[in-house]
Amino acid sequence: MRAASHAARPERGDDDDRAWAIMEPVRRQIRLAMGLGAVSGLAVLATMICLAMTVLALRDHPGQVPWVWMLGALAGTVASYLARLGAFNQSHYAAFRLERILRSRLAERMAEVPLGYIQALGAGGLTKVIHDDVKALHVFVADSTPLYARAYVTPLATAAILFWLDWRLALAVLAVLGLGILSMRGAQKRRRNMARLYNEAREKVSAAVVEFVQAMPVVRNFDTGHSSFGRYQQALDAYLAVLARWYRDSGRSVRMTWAILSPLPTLAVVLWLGLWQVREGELDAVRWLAILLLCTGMAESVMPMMMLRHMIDKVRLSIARIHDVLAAPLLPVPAQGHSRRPADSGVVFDDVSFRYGPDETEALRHVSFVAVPGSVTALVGPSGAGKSTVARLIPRFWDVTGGRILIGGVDIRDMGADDLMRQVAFVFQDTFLFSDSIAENIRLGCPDATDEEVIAAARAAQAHDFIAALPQGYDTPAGERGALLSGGQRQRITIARAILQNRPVLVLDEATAFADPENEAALIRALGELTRGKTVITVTHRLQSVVHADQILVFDAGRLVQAGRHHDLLAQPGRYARLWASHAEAQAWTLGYMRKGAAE
Ligand SMILES: Nc1ncnc2c1ncn2[C@@H]1O[C@H](COP(=O)(O)OP(=O)(O)OP(=O)(O)O)[C@@H](O)[C@H]1O
Repeated sequence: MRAASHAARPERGDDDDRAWAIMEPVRRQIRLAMGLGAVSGLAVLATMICLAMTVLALRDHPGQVPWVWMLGALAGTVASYLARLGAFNQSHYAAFRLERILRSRLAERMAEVPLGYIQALGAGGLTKVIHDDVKALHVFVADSTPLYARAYVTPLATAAILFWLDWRLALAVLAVLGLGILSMRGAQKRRRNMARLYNEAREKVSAAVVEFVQAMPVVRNFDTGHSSFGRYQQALDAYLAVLARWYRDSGRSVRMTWAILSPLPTLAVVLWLGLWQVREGELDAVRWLAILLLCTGMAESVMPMMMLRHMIDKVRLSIARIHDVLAAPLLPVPAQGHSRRPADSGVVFDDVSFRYGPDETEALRHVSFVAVPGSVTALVGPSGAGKSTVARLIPRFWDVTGGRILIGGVDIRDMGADDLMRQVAFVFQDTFLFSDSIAENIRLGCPDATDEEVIAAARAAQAHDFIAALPQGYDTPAGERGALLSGGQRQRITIARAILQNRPVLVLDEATAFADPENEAALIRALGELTRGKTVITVTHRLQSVVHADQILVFDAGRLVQAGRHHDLLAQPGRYARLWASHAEAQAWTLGYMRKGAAE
């Protein structure tokens, strides 16, 4: 499945390239933030030097106030503060810009990738990328970029100055630092592995929470929530176990690193060695003081390196996921001005084969049929036969892997997305209502429709009465996916939408599947209105509804095994007759069961 690549873990080598590619729109600002961060670090060093020079001047010329060095120290402090402020300003501003740009790019990409890609990613996956991952990147850009300079420029410049002041003490400081870095490397190696386990455990908890909440109405009715709560509890326990292990395993080396890199060990070494050198007359006391001032900062400046690595580890998966979506293959569309218009509403499948992924078996094999304009074609067959796949190939959820699909004589791949959408309306089992008013939900795709037209469509879809009975009528917000409306009501709103769109080809996929008996009659009436005069391709499990179809296509394991009208097919031995036989058996069984229940 295409979406599988989405979850793939990136190789470490690709990370930096990907990160830079994603940050491209704000690269200049990030560089500026890093530059200002470096200036801030250097200004701190300059301040230290000015302080040491102040002491030197006071010692050599006790009667004079060393204004120049004192003012230098003051200027260094102010410059460091301002540069640091500027660095964070730039990085935060860059982070906000990047967040906005990435969200728009991701949304644009969503409009251009095959619908099947979005479907495979699911609403949860998409939300994670567009919201959570972009947010994680924001935090990274805002907080980490000024750290880069402090992590690299300050230690390098300090080392250079230390060598200039006294190479022996500089070597001693570097030795302590090297020890600290070695210990840090050990901690990091372990942390990378643990971070992966931690991320996996955390994602499992999130999935379990979503499942727990979404499945609540079902589980409360069937198992009082025990099994899905159990899964949630297990995920939580695993998460805690990972955290505990992480703390136990890496805690020791992290604490050791902190201890070595804290100013104390460096200070002790420089104090002891320096004292000895001063006594021997090999080191000037003021130089010693300057080294003492600088060396503590040296060890501390390595800390940002650790924080930086931690931040990079945290954001790596987010970057990979954003990158995958931005790099998802686009749905090929004809060049501007080359979109072809169909001659009529006939639909033709010409030797169509399709597989969901290169490693998957074919979901459709050499399927050919013709749906003449204005006819009703019903797709039937056992579960997994390929009916929904046929329906979803027409709006180009995916492109066929063999053969072609024509509407009005034109290959759908030669039609622009808008032209295709003008031809075909879809009503699927999974209805979606936007968090807008019901009227706007019906008007979707026909923004110029008048209120009267919206109401007429709703009436035809048997939806007017329940909408009018709502406190705010057509202005009622449809809410989060129309949570307050019943499945059948939501379905009728989407049917009203399709009626208003009045497109010549209609694809219905199990449109009545979730309707309760009371709603079903209304739904069937609504569908009757919708389908009048259209070329209809409908997927259904309800065999009664296909009796009057102009053509019934029977699918089995991806092949079209029979085609014809109800009575003709029923008269032949084959899949269709068997489907009806098992259907009749199931009905008899249900009736018998109900009678028995009633008698008891
Ligand atoms: N998104 C997908 N990715 C990979 N395989 C898929 C995907 N959707 C469907 N399939 C596979 O393709 C085959 C045909 O599925 P399809 O949903 O078209 O069958 P169907 O006849 O509509 O079944 P049902 O009546 O149960 O909905 C099945 O083997 C199914 O597992």
